[in-house]
Amino acid sequence: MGLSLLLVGCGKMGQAMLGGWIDDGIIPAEIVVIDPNAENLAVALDLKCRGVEAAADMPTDFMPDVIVLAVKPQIITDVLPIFRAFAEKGSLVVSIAAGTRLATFEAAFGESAAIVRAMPNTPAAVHQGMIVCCPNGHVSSAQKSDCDRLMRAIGEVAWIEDEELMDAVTGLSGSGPAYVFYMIETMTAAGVKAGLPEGLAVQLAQQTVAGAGALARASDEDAAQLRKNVTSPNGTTAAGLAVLMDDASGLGPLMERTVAAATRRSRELG
Ligand SMILES: NC(=O)C1=CN([C@@H]2O[C@H](COP(=O)(O)OP(=O)(O)OC[C@H]3O[C@@H](n4cnc5c(N)ncnc54)[C@H](O)[C@@H]3O)[C@@H](O)[C@H]2O)C=CC1
Ligand SMILES: O=C(O)[C@@H]1CCC=N1
Repeated sequence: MGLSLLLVGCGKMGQAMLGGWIDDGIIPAEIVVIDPNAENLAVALDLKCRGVEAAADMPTDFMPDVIVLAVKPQIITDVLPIFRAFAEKGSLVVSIAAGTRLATFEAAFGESAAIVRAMPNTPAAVHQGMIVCCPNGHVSSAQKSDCDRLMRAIGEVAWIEDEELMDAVTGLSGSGPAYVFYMIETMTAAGVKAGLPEGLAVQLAQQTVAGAGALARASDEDAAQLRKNVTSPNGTTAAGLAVLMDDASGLGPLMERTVAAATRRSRELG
């Protein structure tokens, strides 16, 4: 695709994106990865990227089209000054840090820097990510298209203009895979408690979540109808759902509190 890319931070999310980009053969012309953690840097080197421990070790002639910032929000403001010269020369800066606002990057890189706040999730590693992008006013249409192609390589992409929504996006799809993994954990544990061998319970829980997700995506029917399709009158599902859909103690109020707590935390991180 002919893009040169600088990935700053190759931890859990950096690796998921890098794996997705490289697995699919959608390799930008050049990828340089910076990470001081030797173990995480080794992942980038294994994927045949150029990897360096610090920005000072970058190839001197390297000028990235896109810089993806994938370090923790708690340290992101410390690393920004190092990349200001790139932003001034026209690199697009894409930050995936939870909470950190466009204004923080504009303050560090200058008012005319082109910045996209993006919120991906870890299924990016298998090209099933959900990535929501929010640009500032200086992102050109060519840069938007570069960012879109990069993100489309690792999942589904939505663009929004209202930055206020990014906290709720983070609380839903950014953190969401963890909720689903926990659902798999709890379904497995419940299956074991109901008498299933653990290996079989894991297989049933994983494939049920994966299959239901795939059906929800492929079907013309909405999730509520798909749920009704499983539920025979007075059958087993109705008995289970009476617990799960309880107005007070069911999944509905629990999920509302879960997403609200994550959204609140995203705001705090900003
Ligand atoms: N883990 C996830 O599912 C998601 C994470 N994010 C965001 O991605 C960012 C990274 O999160 P994780 O990958 O989970 O954290 P992580 O802790 O796994 O990765 C952070 C990486 O940054 C590296 N690092 C630290 N200082 C650095 C520096 N000065 N220069 C370059 N690299 C440096 C660390 O060695 C580490 O490998 C965070 O801002 C988070 O909000 C966004 C969406 C989903
Ligand atoms: O937990 C976090 O703060 C990051 C952001 C979204 C997913 N992981």
